[in-house]
Amino acid sequence: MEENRTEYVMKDIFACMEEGGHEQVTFFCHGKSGLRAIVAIHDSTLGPALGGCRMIPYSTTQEALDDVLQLSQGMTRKCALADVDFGGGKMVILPDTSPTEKSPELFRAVGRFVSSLQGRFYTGTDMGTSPEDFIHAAKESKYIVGLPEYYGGSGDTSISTAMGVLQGMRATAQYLYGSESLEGKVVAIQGIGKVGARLAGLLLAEGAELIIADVHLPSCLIIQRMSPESVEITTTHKILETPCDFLVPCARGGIVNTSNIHRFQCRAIIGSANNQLESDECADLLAQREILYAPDYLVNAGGLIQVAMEILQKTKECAEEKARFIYEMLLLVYKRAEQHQISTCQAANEIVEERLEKIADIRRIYLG
Ligand SMILES: NC(=O)c1ccc[n+]([C@@H]2O[C@H](COP(=O)([O-])OP(=O)(O)OC[C@H]3O[C@@H](n4cnc5c(N)ncnc54)[C@H](O)[C@@H]3O)[C@@H](O)[C@H]2O)c1
Repeated sequence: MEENRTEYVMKDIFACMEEGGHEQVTFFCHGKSGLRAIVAIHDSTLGPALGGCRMIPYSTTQEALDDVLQLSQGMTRKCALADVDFGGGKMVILPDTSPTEKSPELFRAVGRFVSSLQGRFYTGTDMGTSPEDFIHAAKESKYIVGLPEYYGGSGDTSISTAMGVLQGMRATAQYLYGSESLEGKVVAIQGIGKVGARLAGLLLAEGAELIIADVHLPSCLIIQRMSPESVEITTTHKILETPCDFLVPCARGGIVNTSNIHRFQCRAIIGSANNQLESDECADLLAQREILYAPDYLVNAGGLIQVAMEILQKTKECAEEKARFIYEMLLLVYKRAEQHQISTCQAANEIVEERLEKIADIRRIYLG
């Protein structure tokens, strides 16, 4: 397996970068701390790259590389659509099986390597890493974001991410039903983790009816205890096929694929998980089935907006104000898709390309 990994990286890395339009891919390895990591910078037209650091089990280096390339591209789109002047980047750590996993030294090494990119890349938490891990990284780097509030950072991004998804759901309700009220709407949430649990609480306060599923049943039971009459628990297999107004993916990506689309019974898909569609073809298939798809990288931009405002030293209120933008932008995407008879993904991607082109053009102005 080791040999295949090396062969893949040596043979195909430039082809992969060219295909996705990536600017830079950097591999880091530090024996004593056990760190093996990859940083991908997709596009820095708008500013320094910004993106979380993910630490999940990858079966091969290729899988980790594919993930970081795809996620960093998503970050470019996310920044462009959220109107923040940062580019797309991402970091993945390939967990070691040795006891060095998640040591303070591992994250100090992360900090050193991030510093070596000299401000081209800012990072913070993502799946498998916590704000506390980055306290160690921040000892070695000033390019770390999303630290705990008691450590001078803007804190947990899952709260603002959930708030952003809620804004998107209100916009979707407005578009589909002519009212942004979520009262009585049936919402199926896949994944009751940091974002899913926060969102469930917000939705219950809005009067929504919830159907929820998680591989970790106790997480669901906590939500059900909050409002037993409004929360039903289902299995992780059934959740995607549940008849509902909104299907809300808040677990992992790739959950919508060509072989399961025909089973969906929702009016719209709108959630926090990154890269929900397995391929671009899925966007067209969803449109054919009249299932409205809210592009994930717009809907889950609340956390990104929070850390972007943190870097720019703006207040939390400023970040919350800016996150309202998700509502307006999503309506714009829906209307553009309808007008041009294209998928919502294509409509969103076109807006991204237009913004990148306009800013790139402005930056050609000679400053003297
Ligand atoms: N936290 C943020 O600020 C943020 C921002 C943007 C995007 N996202 C994305 O949103 C998603 C959720 O993020 P999070 O921070 O809540 O992560 P998390 O790890 O806290 O929660 C994920 C939850 O999904 C559950 N899960 C995993 N596989 C499942 C399955 N097959 N069926 C049902 N449940 C399953 C896990 O048990 C866990 O409870 C991720 O895709 C993440 O990349 C998060």
